[in-house]
Amino acid sequence: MSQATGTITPDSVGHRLCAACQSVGACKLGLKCLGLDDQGAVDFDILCGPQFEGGRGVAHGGWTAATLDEMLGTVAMLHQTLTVTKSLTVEFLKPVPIGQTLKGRAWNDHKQGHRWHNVGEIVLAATGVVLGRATGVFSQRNPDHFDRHEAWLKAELERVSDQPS
Ligand SMILES: CCCCC/C=C\C/C=C\C/C=C\C/C=C\CCCC(=O)SCCNC(=O)CCNC(=O)[C@H](O)C(C)(C)COP(=O)(O)OP(=O)(O)OC[C@H]1O[C@@H](n2cnc3c(N)ncnc32)[C@H](O)[C@@H]1OP(=O)(O)O
Repeated sequence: MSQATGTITPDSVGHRLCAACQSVGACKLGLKCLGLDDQGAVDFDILCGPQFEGGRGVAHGGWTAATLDEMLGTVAMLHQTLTVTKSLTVEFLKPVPIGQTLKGRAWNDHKQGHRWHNVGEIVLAATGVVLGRATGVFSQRNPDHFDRHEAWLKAELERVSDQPS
């Protein structure tokens, strides 16, 4: 699969920020990427803020899933490959406390053609207990991914608007 040439440079926060976070210059989920370790895994400092509180004192599951998605998605990026999530399986092992320092680690398990099979975990920093884990498949994306999406969406909406109501 073809890919845009050139080096993928992380933002000042250690990874590439998504579009919604670029204006604030920080990951709104509370992730800080520490980069690749000597085994090629990506390490993170994480803090789940009160805006993501679900049950009393603990994170909404959507925060945990989104955070693991971001962590696993960063693996290929730091290896100079842009991907999108094709599938993500999350295990919610223990409630994730709000406002406690967390650590994250994500890595590639294996590759299958243009698909990266990645794994990651969120742990309570104070004790190292694993709170959440995910496996996911990340497909290397073509340079025209978003153009293609816009063209597809336009055609899809036109197809419906052409139909008699
Ligand atoms: C929100 C997007 C954020 C993405 C990150 C990008 C930029 C941010 C910058 C920096 C951030 C850096 C690091 C952080 C990393 C990750 C953060 C989170 C990552 C995500 O959270 S990312 C959002 C969620 N994830 C999606 O949103 C994927 C939607 N899912 C698809 O896009 C396809 O499903 C795909 C590519 C997964 C298939 O993967 P595949 O391996 O099976 O590929 P294959 O080639 O076989 O295509 C099979 C069928 O998908 C069609 N297809 C492919 N590309 C298309 C396109 N652009 N437009 C329209 N159709 C498309 C083909 O035409 C074919 O359709 P058909 O079967 O009908 O022929």
